[in-house]
Amino acid sequence: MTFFSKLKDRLFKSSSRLEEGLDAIVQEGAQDEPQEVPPGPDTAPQPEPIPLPETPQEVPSPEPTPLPDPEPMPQPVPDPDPLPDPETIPAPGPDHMPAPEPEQVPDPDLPGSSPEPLPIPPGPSEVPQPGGLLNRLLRRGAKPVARRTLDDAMLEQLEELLITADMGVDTALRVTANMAEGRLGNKLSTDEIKTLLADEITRIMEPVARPMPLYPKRPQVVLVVGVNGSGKTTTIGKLASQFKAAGKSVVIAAGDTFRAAAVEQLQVWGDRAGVPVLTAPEGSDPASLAFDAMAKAEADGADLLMIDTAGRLQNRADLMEELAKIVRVIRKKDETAPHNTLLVLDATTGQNALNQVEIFRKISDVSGLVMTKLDGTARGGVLVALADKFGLPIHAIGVGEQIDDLAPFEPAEFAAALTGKEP
Ligand SMILES: Nc1nc2c(ncn2[C@@H]2O[C@H](COP(=O)(O)OP(=O)(O)OP(=O)(O)O)[C@@H](O)[C@H]2O)c(=O)[nH]1
Repeated sequence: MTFFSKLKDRLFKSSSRLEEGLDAIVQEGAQDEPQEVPPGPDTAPQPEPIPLPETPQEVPSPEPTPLPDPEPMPQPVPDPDPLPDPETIPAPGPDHMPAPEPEQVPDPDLPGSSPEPLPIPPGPSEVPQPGGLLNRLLRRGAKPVARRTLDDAMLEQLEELLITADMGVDTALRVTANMAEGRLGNKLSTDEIKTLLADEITRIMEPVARPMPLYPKRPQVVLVVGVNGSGKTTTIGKLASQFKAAGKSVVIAAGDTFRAAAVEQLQVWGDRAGVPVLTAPEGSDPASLAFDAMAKAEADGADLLMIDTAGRLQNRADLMEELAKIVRVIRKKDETAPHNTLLVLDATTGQNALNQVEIFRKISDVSGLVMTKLDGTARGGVLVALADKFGLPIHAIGVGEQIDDLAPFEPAEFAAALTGKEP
């Protein structure tokens, strides 16, 4: 199975929901298309896929909607080298994100692999021209593609669909406005809308798809924050395992000292990753554990120290004080620490993830996000809202409960999986 199909299978139920929604919207207002689709300015020369119609009049389109400003381009393709670059590359290894396999391209020789199987596929030298007789004959046998004229009513339905996919009102409005830019009045098929939507999502997500930066500093201190149950422990285990596989030495500090179960669970993950976990008796001061862990990481010459923290938002003032104290004590040893503050968010909480970012940004200096539980959630759209609203880097995504279920964030693949667009 290619990575893309795995991602699509495991990552989102959103994809099927969005796909179904898009289909329903197009079908609802679809005009009866003749069997033979004459090529024209509004239709594409080939049956499938149809290139997106250009703006009919050369209206100088204003730069769409303001988006997170164009930072240096992220690396959309993960480095095949498992060793992270000393400056920026994160842990996820090569087998998490192999390049899409060529077999994805439908093979006209294989019956059923093309949406519209042609009995006699044309050879390279006899590819029919759009208006040619052969083309028209072939088109006559092809299934008609439903198309709907893009108008205000359709845009409104698209907005609603995106809102139900957890993109949030502001982002949904922005995305649909950009999709409609210069295309009002055009007839669009579901596949064309998927492509437009996926392109727009990719455009929003690209600036935030950035691996966790690695610094030459030793130990690099990574503070991991997030509400209880968001997946902090699991993510620390997965990251530790990937960093270790990349040749880094890692120490983990079990800073949620108020819950014995949380400490035990982190120990299990440390064992799995083959990384030492420093613990302290239940109820003891997390800051003093962080200080000891810092001393051990320094003494061991560790590359990374990952500090788990409590996630009780019920008493925000206490949590804020606890995090501030951890930061104060580790700064006694290194005034530049923590070097990363990762906020772990559970994608299944949908729009609530936006509130959590707001809260944690107030109580800690969040430098990047990890989105967990994207497998089996229909709420992947919240990532688009997060990127659009906060522009915080998304370092990785959790797609399962196993140690290797953490993948780099790839905007184009994410957008394709979310919209159901074929790669
Ligand atoms: N399906 C799925 N489950 C995940 C993922 N990440 C974490 N989980 C599960 O989510 C649950 C909570 O994860 P933890 O890592 O314990 O979360 P935590 O934030 O450390 O929670 P506390 O220990 O309560 O603070 C566990 O059952 C994990 O197996 C993911 O990417 N996908």
